[in-house]
Amino acid sequence: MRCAPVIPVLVLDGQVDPVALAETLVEAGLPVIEVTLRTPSALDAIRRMRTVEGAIIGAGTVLSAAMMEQAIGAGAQFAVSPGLLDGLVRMASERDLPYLPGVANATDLMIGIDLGLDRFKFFPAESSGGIAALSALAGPFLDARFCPTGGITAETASAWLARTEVLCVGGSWIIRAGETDLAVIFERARAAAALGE
Ligand SMILES: O=C(O)C(=O)C[C@H](O)[C@H](O)COP(=O)(O)O
Repeated sequence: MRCAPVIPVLVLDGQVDPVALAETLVEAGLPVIEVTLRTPSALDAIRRMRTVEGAIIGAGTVLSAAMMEQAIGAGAQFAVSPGLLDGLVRMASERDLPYLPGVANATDLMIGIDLGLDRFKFFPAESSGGIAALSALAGPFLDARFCPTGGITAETASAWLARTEVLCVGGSWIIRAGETDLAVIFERARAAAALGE
């Protein structure tokens, strides 16, 4: 969560070579990459992206133990889920897999903290009340730190990153659906990386 200010969230549908894409993102200063397990090519993309020097490749949309097992098998270095299941938290811990489960309210956070966590995804960030909701939520939980994702854009990311409880943000705005132009992706990624400077 401290390696880069923005984690690009990818939904890969075979439109772009995953190795070239990961190289582009690393070069632009966004080495931490989340490949959502929402498309048939996602696991293969994780496997291939792992060959890119400097990249830290994770699996997103991990909804079950079977998906976490597949992500580990493909070489994922971290996992992200939209919500929090205690079985997945325990499995990630047993397998030494850095894991960011999603929380959206105080009950989710209390369950996660009870399981020993202090790092969370805040999801869906904008529609759960945005920055006002997260800062209210962070009040009672002094040690909790967050990666908000869901609805964050190039325009709104810096306001989230200015919050002390926010270590990084995630989002799909860096690579839009069906986009193939790596030069455009590079410029967007470089602008996102600069938010951490
Ligand atoms: O499913 C997961 O594990 C996720 O990580 C969800 C993604 O973070 C969001 O879907 C990204 O939201 P947008 O940036 O609004 O497209």
